[in-house]
Amino acid sequence: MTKPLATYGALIFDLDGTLIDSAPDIAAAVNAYLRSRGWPEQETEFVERFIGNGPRRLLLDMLTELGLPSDDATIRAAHAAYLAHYGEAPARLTKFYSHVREDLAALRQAGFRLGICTNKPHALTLRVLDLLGIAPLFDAVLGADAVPACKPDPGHLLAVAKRMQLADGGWAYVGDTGVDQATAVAANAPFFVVPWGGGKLVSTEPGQRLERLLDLMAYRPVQQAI
Ligand SMILES: O=C(O)COP(=O)(O)O
Ligand SMILES: [Mg+2]
Repeated sequence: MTKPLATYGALIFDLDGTLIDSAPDIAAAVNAYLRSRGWPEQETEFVERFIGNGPRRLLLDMLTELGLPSDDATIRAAHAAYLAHYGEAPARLTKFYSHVREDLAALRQAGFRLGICTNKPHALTLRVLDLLGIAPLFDAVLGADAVPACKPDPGHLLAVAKRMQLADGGWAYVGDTGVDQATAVAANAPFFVVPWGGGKLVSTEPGQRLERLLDLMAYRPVQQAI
């Protein structure tokens, strides 16, 4: 007997900028640190440009662009302060992008198995998913520090696929930045980009550009015999 095709489908998602607009909470934590140093606070839209490579790189890239100190000791202290501030309230201002919550539930309901591959720190990722009430939808979640090398290293994405026991060709990655795209290409996985977050800036084939997550319902991975 052959199961419905969607039963074979699995989708791995990036988190920040793809499922959730976490930029306001990330900017609040960044600004708490900037304030503590007496440095000027930044608009959320400015901070958002640096999201996608994890908080350490965000701080390094942002302080460098602002012409503020960005030596190793400063970044170490900034990172520790950022994690403490963010950990106090990691989902206070965070919102789902349009239709994300219901579309994830619909995909799951249709038989897709779901995972997350994010450069957000692992423990914070689990807390945010829990606070937003979507943790039970995912079979596997790996944050940046849960693997030896994070995105754009394809090993990060492949580790999620391995956790989910996915066969080659039976899954795709969905993200919002060039980092996500490069990771999928290096992992030899199909890639889809969302229209929000950093997604507007990523160039892809038209067929890889989603209007909403429900479009993934049409994604039919290679059928496997059982
Ligand atoms: O940069 C981050 O902190 C996380 O970003 P990601 O969820 O888009 O991988
Ligand atoms: Mg992202």
